[in-house]
Amino acid sequence: MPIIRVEPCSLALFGALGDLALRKLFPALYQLDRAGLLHLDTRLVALARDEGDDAALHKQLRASLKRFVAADEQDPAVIDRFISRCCYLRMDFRKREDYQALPDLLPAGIPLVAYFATPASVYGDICRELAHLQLIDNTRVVLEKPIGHSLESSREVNEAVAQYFPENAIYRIDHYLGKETVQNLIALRFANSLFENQWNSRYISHVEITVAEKVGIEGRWGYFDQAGQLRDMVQNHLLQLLCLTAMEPPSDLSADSIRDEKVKVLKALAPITPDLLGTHVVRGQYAAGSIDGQPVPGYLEEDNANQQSNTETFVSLRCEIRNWRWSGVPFYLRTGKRMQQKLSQIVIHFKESSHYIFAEEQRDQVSNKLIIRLQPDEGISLQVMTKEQGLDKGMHLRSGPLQLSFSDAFSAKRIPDAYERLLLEVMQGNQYLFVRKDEVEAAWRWCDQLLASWRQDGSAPKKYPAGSWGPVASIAMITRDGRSWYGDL
Ligand SMILES: NC(=O)C1=CN([C@@H]2O[C@H](COP(=O)(O)OP(=O)(O)OC[C@H]3O[C@@H](n4cnc5c(N)ncnc54)[C@H](OP(=O)(O)O)[C@@H]3O)[C@@H](O)[C@H]2O)C=CC1
Ligand SMILES: O=C1O[C@H](COP(=O)(O)O)[C@@H](O)[C@H](O)[C@H]1O
Repeated sequence: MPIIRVEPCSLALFGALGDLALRKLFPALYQLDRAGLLHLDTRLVALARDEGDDAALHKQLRASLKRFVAADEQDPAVIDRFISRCCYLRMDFRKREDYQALPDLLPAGIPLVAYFATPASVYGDICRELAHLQLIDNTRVVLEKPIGHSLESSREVNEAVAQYFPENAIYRIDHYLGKETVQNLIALRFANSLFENQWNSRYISHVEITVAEKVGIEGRWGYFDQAGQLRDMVQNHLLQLLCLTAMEPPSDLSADSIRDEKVKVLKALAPITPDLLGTHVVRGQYAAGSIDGQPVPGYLEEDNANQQSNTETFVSLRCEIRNWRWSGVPFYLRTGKRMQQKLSQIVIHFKESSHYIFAEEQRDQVSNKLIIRLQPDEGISLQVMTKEQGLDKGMHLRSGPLQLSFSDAFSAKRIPDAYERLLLEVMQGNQYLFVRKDEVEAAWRWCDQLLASWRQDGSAPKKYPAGSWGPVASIAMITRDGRSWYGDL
């Protein structure tokens, strides 16, 4: 039985028939229901532009849950209960008259969660109409990423919403913050003095953050070609991971204490100016190659592709944080589509001890690493040096893991999807896993100057074959510092 006290709420899901809602949000809500984390009085209103009614919605939801929930997690009784909570209202989010029937579907006296699974261009319209219906005071609004495509446009989106809702009612999603291991990073750092005492430039030589995807752009050329990997992944997910890794200990676990510390990291990130492009950044674009032995097309051969596109599908960066804790410690970030493996991990490389007493030829293997794996196989492992066993081995060292695999260690039945955690937190009114306006803006400010450097430089991204670890230049970037990307095969 859950130890969390669940309160009833109404959930209005704008864009309820879109990809995100059907693939992620409804399955996540179903899982919350299955776990006993949706109050019996919680109701869901699905809002979309298509003609339809409750029966058509229910049919659609059954099909989606069948497709997107693991077969052994499909419980017919829970599916029936979950579906009976959902009703449908057809509307164009820009048209005032289409909202008229909405209040009748929302019981008075319980909070409303309005989830915007729509393009950001309609967030302002929806807020205006909710205000017109006086559905403001007890409402939390959930904004999907991307919030704009630059500092200026993100401000426009934020201002459109802020006209009607205060910051403490706005929940900006970065789904990486809902991943179990990402939350564990906070526990790992601040509940273990072993790590917190060593978490600085005196003991850490460098940090790697890799978010590699096997998928390409999944039919989203129109969106992706305007965005590129820097806006799509670095501006949000990678910078959030960097912030949680690098931030100072917050004074408590409140949303604002954590967010205050994250903003300080973003503000301390050294800009990547045009003179650093050759050494601190690699932009790549995938060419045809193979993934899991199957041929896949290059980015420029994807459906609807513009053959002249110079949009990057890969970025690696050498970042520096200008503060007392991290001065002189590079943070190497990389992310790309169509890479060899789906792999998201943070690797903390500790420095060697000050006096070395073992065989000289083993010296370069001797360094401790803390590997925080987000996906696949969520877990944390600490690479330590031990003596090789056996009478014939002498004091021969070997590097091996001290492992904490979440699924083994806690016999967890399943690791919840990020959206389950995030939806639960919104329904409970907790903001600590959501991104504050000033964080979004600080991240855009940093990305905007890099985009400006790229524009000034004008060179094309480097090609890499699909199924590789990105352009060779990305390996060269880290090798120049006498290091290598951890775990590349
Ligand atoms: N899909 C994903 O995995 C992810 C999505 N996101 C974000 O989530 C949001 C939704 O994405 P996604 O589900 O992929 O997009 P989709 O285009 O699949 O869904 C958006 C839905 O909103 C509807 N819509 C748009 N404008 C209106 C309007 N004026 N009135 C009524 N309905 C409208 C669309 O209807 P119609 O089809 O008729 O235009 C569509 O059904 C976006 O902000 C996206 O950036 C973020 C991370 C991942
Ligand atoms: O936000 C996004 O994230 C996905 C990757 O998410 P993950 O949880 O599967 O790692 C990415 O594919 C998409 O392009 C981006 O918009």
